[in-house]
Amino acid sequence: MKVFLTGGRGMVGRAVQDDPAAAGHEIIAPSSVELDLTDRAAVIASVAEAKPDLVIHAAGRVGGIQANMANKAGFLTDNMDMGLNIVLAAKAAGVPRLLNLGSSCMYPHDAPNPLAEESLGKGELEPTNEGYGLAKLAVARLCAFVSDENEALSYKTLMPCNLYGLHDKFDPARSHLVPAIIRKVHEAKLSGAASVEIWGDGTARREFMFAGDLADAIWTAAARFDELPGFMNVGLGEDRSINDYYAEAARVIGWEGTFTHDLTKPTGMKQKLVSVDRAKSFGWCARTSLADGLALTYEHFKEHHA
Ligand SMILES: NC(=O)c1ccc[n+]([C@@H]2O[C@H](COP(=O)([O-])OP(=O)(O)OC[C@H]3O[C@@H](n4cnc5c(N)ncnc54)[C@H](OP(=O)(O)O)[C@@H]3O)[C@@H](O)[C@H]2O)c1
Ligand SMILES: C[C@@H]1O[C@H](OP(=O)(O)OP(=O)(O)OC[C@H]2O[C@@H](n3cnc4c(=O)[nH]c(N)nc43)[C@H](O)[C@@H]2O)[C@@H](O)[C@H](O)[C@@H]1O
Repeated sequence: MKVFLTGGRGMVGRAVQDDPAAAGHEIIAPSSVELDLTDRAAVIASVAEAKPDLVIHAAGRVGGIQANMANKAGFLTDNMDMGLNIVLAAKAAGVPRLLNLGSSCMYPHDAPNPLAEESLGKGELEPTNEGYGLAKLAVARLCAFVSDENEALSYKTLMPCNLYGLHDKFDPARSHLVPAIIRKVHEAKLSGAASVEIWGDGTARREFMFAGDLADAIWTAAARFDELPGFMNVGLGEDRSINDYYAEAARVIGWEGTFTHDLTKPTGMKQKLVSVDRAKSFGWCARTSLADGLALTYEHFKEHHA
């Protein structure tokens, strides 16, 4: 199968290409330097030339709560532009299948947890990442509209929970929780610091899945595309408190200090656990434990970022 992959140099894009299932497929993965996805004409030309069997859209302007709060407009416009451009380019080229990546941030702020796909679009989004969430929701809806209006086109969306893994972003200005913890605890271990600061009181809950598991879900979806629901969450089915993530990372990294809590920091949604009922019915589940995922990510961090 010829696959056109966006975001190939990102955490998810790299995991997709490193997955054993990628072997045997022809993967065209232009970098953002080779193809700026916000340039509609360039995207249309590139997809028309490639004429792939499947587009996997794994590019995006992505960041943690602090990055999103700092530039809601940029997160909205960049993700909207990239998403609309790749979907419209695929449609123009008659690409039969497209797999779009949404996010658990698309769900309404007060939707009941676990977040079920039926809740999408039924309430206001979380203010801290509203720009990103609106763009994700709009592009996911566009995929559904294009599919409904064109029998030959099947464009579907996976909504992953929070992710971490190799090639994550360890820059504190952009980091999500897990890479931020790894950097802070690693630095405390090296410096001999007695404590590490947690944003908020640590009682918020999150579901962080290893990016390699999402890559497995993506290739499973690609192989059984016609059976795949139009919208499907991809997650672990369980969450943990922020405090627990810090404690587990300290154990994996081998640092025995204490934690302080900075209550002035933003904490976002109290909980963001996706329902995995549809994924289970589809026959997919995540396999990487937090301990194993953290160990793999920490080794990569030490090799490339420390
Ligand atoms: N990380 C999470 O927790 C999470 C959770 C749910 C869903 N997702 C979704 O999963 C996808 C991948 O996320 P990720 O964590 O892998 O993000 P990432 O590591 O930041 O990678 C994003 C990729 O998008 C590319 N990109 C950004 N702007 C571009 C542009 N204008 N033109 C072309 N390419 C551009 C980047 O290219 P460069 O490397 O060249 O900059 C990078 O390869 C995104 O759609 C994200 O919304 C992520
Ligand atoms: C999946 C992503 O979810 C994102 O929301 P969100 O889970 O709050 O993003 P994170 O930045 O991962 O924050 C998760 C939780 O960890 C807490 N936290 C504790 N210590 C830290 C720290 O040192 N750094 C960070 N970053 N968090 C920390 C943070 O307050 C929040 O409650 C959205 O903003 C994105 O758009 C994206 O969709």
